[in-house]
Amino acid sequence: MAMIAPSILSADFKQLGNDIEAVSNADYIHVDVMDGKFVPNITIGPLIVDAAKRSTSLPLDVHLMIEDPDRYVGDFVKAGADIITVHVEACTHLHRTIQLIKSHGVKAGVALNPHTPVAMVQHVIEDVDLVLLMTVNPGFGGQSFIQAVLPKIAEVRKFANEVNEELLIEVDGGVNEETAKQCVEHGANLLVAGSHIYKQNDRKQAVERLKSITE
Ligand SMILES: O=C(CO)[C@@H](O)[C@H](O)COP(=O)(O)O
Repeated sequence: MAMIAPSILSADFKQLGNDIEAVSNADYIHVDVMDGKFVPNITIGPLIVDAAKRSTSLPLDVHLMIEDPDRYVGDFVKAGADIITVHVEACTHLHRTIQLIKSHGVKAGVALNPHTPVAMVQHVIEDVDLVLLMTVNPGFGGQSFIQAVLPKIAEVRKFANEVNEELLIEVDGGVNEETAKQCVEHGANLLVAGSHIYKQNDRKQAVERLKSITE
């Protein structure tokens, strides 16, 4: 059964606490941080991460879609992040950034855009807690799943089996009941879902369904 991380990008920020409470049967809360430079959208900063932290006991999975992430790692840890994921495309010294995140006592993840080859992260797979494969171009919720990323999930799974069996293999973008199944069949164990969950009236049931169809 896959773990589920609802993305609060699709929540209603007027009632963020309620919308986080509505998915309390999930495994993580996924927080999309965007800077308007690395991606063409501006979203959440440490203030909202702090508010989310006070709204749930679930771990916060913070996805930094920002340039120069080293500058902000400390702020997001202080705000309550439990996992910090940076983009390989945004890091000149990826290994150093991973060490920096871990030095704050939180888990470290690395994300890849849909076109980025898995080889770009192969040599850090044993150092990270999570690899996040983007299955849409990062920046917005509600986009369609890019099928061409599926073989990349299998590639990460293969490396993980060799050097890091505990690795979280997370998929993000366009996840619904159909694509969730495909991702898990290819080796993913953690699914981010935003619009699919938040567009439904019963969000707990939506989380439950994603879990049960990936058993
Ligand atoms: O990081 C992102 C988008 O850049 C995602 O986390 C989206 O928020 C997922 O939304 P859906 O595709 O599930 O609606």
